[in-house]
Amino acid sequence: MGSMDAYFHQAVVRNKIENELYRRYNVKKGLRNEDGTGVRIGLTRIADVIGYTYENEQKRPCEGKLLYRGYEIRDLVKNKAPMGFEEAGFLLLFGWLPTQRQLQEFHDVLAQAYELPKHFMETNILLTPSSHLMNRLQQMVLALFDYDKAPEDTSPANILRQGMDLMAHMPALITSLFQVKQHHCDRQSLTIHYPQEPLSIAENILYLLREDHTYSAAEAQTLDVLLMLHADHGGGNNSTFTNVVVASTGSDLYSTISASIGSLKGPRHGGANLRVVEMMQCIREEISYQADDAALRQVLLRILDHDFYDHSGLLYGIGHAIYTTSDPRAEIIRSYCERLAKEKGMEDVFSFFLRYERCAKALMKEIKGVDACANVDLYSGLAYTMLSIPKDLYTPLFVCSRIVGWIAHNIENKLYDGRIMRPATRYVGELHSYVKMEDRTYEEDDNRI
Ligand SMILES: CC(=O)SCCNC(=O)CCNC(=O)[C@H](O)C(C)(C)COP(=O)(O)OP(=O)(O)OC[C@H]1O[C@@H](n2cnc3c(N)ncnc32)[C@H](O)[C@@H]1OP(=O)(O)O
Ligand SMILES: O=C([O-])CC(=O)C(=O)O
Repeated sequence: MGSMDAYFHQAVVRNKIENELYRRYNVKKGLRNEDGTGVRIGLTRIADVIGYTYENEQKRPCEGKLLYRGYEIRDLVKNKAPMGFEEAGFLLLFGWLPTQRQLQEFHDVLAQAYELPKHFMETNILLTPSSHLMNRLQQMVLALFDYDKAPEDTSPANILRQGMDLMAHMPALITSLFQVKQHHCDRQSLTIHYPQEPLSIAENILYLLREDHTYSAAEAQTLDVLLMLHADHGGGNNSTFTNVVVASTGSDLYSTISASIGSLKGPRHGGANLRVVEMMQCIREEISYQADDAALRQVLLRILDHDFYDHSGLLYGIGHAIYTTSDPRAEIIRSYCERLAKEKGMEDVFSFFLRYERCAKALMKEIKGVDACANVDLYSGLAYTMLSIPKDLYTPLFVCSRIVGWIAHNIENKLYDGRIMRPATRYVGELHSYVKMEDRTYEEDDNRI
């Protein structure tokens, strides 16, 4: 690679695109307007995410709100049915709060598809473990294409059928991928259970994960709430947008869902839940939970300076593209974590997370000049830890839930927009007349080859 590295270095220097050009041609970097708000790419009736208001054409921070089909997430969580995730799933997919009978029917259809197709486990899961479950999960979703009787049918009704099947398969898929990874990579014994039809998605995840099947009602209800909170976040979040972009070409649902999983894996998106706990572990090893705020601030400054943890310069679990003052999901999970911390004797860990949140927010204001809040990923990993859920499953659990939003937006877009997504870029390079191979010479000091 030696010479390629040198060429790459030269290519970076030669092909630089100056920031000024983005302004000159009014190009919306990251599909963002000048004030950081997103460029509108669609209309939706599924969910609304509110993080700021406008006063006199000025963006103003405000408390965050998340609405599923017009219902506030706080109200949905507070009044949830025992199968709250299924209730939220029905609401997002169909548009109204289900009656008891409709919820039962929804559960029954999902339960029929809990088990993976015959021989899928032996052929696809057992033989090729991977060190990263998100990558494997993408592959497994693509592999399920071959077990579908109408994989290429992209009619909205078929997408709903396929989507519900995938949603139902998720607990068995993610837990068995985890068990196999543990068996192959960590030399643990291999135990794989069958999903149970009467159980909810949340209960099945715990049932399948635990060797002795046991979990408490409180644990299942907490996981159910976590799944509810992650189920959708409007049409603009990266993984949902990805789904709609791929679907707009007429591609099949397995391709769109696997693309979304690839997007959600990213540490600036769903993968942040894993980075948060790894980063907190590194901070703890560096300064201990007992360190004062001054020491914590120093480490966070080093993170911002690309000088600690993964050198990305990011304080994981902090900041959001829309929310400013608060992310309602983080607030709800934080309150669950506070309760769980008392029960599990983990108050020191929880209060360290609280201090991280406070110091990180203050630094974001001081150094970056932005109102950043704790996002959903700050406390979700901690909540999973308290439920004894292994780290490998944090982001796959996000998939288990967000798949509902991906399907809902996929269908809505198909029904009412239906146009291939095709934005434009402006060419800002030079124009050249063709140079024959024998005429390609570079000055010695040009340093390009
Ligand atoms: C489910 C989810 O996806 S929730 C988000 C999970 N992701 C994380 O927790 C990762 C950390 N956070 C981030 O990377 C960002 O806050 C994002 C990706 C969530 C949002 O990014 P943006 O919309 O670009 O944020 P915003 O416009 O407020 O950023 C302003 C500046 O602050 C920086 N910034 C934002 N958040 C952070 C952060 N947590 N740590 C360090 N810098 C940050 C941005 O890089 C930007 O800097 P720049 O002007 O020098 O480029
Ligand atoms: O909305 C976003 O950009 C990211 C997010 O919080 C989510 O997808 O849940």
